[in-house]
Amino acid sequence: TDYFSSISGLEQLLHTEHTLMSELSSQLDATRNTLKQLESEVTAIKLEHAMAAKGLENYLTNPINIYRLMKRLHTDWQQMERRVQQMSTQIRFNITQHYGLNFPSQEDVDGAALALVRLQSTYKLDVAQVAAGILNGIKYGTDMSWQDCFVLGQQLFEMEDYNNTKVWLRESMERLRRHQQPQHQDHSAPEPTILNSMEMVAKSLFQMGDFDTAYELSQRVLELDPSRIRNWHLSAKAANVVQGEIGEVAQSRHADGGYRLTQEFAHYEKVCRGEVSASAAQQRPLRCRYARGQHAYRVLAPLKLEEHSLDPLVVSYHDMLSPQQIIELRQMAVPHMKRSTVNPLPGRQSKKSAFRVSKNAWLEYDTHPMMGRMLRDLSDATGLDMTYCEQLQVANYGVGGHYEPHWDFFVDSQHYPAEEGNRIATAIFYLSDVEQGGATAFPFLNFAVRPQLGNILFWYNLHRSLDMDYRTKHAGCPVLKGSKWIANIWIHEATQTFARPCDVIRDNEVSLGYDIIE
Ligand SMILES: O=C(O)CCC(=O)C(=O)O
Ligand SMILES: [Fe+2]
Repeated sequence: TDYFSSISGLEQLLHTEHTLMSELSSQLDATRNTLKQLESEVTAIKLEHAMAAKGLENYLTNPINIYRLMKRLHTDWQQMERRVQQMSTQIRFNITQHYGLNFPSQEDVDGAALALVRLQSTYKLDVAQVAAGILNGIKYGTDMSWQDCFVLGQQLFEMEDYNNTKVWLRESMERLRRHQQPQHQDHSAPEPTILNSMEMVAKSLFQMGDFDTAYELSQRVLELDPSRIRNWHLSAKAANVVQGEIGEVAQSRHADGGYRLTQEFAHYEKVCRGEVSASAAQQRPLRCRYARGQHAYRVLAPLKLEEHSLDPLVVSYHDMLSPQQIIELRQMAVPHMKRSTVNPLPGRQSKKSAFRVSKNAWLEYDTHPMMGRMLRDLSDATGLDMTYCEQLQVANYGVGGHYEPHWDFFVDSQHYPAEEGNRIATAIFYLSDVEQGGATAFPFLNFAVRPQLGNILFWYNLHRSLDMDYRTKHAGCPVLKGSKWIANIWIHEATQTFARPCDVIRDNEVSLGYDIIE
């Protein structure tokens, strides 16, 4: 059920682990008690034997001692045997059958690995730092163990992401090396299963021609268990490496990820990192100002308007929702949250995609009076008519969650009812702050807006001529630390004739050319 795509499901997983832990602990406690009893009985018998050793004859001529020896061997040891047997049946620990708990699927684990790798590449994070629980210089959590790093590397290998495989395996080996140094207490030999995996991965790397990493890995295996040298005569098959095959495999992973290799995508990532400054020439300097809106009471409570771009118009309205309202809204959405999908071609099923990792729920405006108020406030601020707007979409991005660059208008008119028209404008209500990452980025306009609880981000997707404005391509940057909540309202073009009349001339030429990916 896509636990990795948002935070709400993760709480269930924490609960799962909590249950497992207390179950195993109580089982261990019970066994520990039996063990302790058995141990004290053995100690008592040892004491008897020590006494006997001091003077055998003396000991064995005592009728009590003789009786007890007899009794021990005739009944006590048999009981002992039964108790030990019982102990092994006493421990009942079957994680999947008994407790009806939720577990992540392979897809979840893959999703979490992808998220980590996405963050690392978008925000140019140093692997060693990530493994140490440090994000952009801030230490948040526990270190990853060398095994954690290894399993992640192995998984990336299975997902055919070879560049990242290499960095994570190397980090794992580095951590293992440090782990083995004398000042470390824990020198217990690793499980044979992990040594087997290490050997397997090393062999695959060797076959693929990554000799350095393969060598490094096999050296570590041999340090941990020198007897494994027997596994290391090369099979004839391994020696016959066909280099051509590797290229194919490495490319196949980009079959549907071609966009991520473009200049445009690299630029988008820069915008997410805040490495570009807004460039687009504006007709006048941008301002933060008070605005009246459409309603008389705004004379007393003016809107706090922040301009991000004048053409196309992108603005923020500050402090439009109270924290209390936001909590309610989020709570209403939670029971309905499902993994987000991307718009399918007409007539096709919508599908999940690595392109958009979040969960969302659609809410009717009459669910709660507050939602009607949101619509009225939005209409009041923008002057637009809300007759044809879509239901409220509440979305939550977990760590690593994102929405790659896209347009909100539909390129294909089959996607919207003709009488409603296309999505003329988008309003995003930010329902949370985000500690790091998670900005709404406009790569062609060279800026990104940081989520700020209670603010609305608003822009026009269409020109006044109702042609598509390709400059409005935007994205939700990956969340690096925190959880991002938004509510979207998409407003359609019909009924806006008077609110946003056409210009005398067609105004769409400026945006042509932005629809081609470079
Ligand atoms: O998450 C964001 O900041 C952008 C969301 C978005 O573009 C969308 O839901 O269409
Ligand atoms: Fe969007």
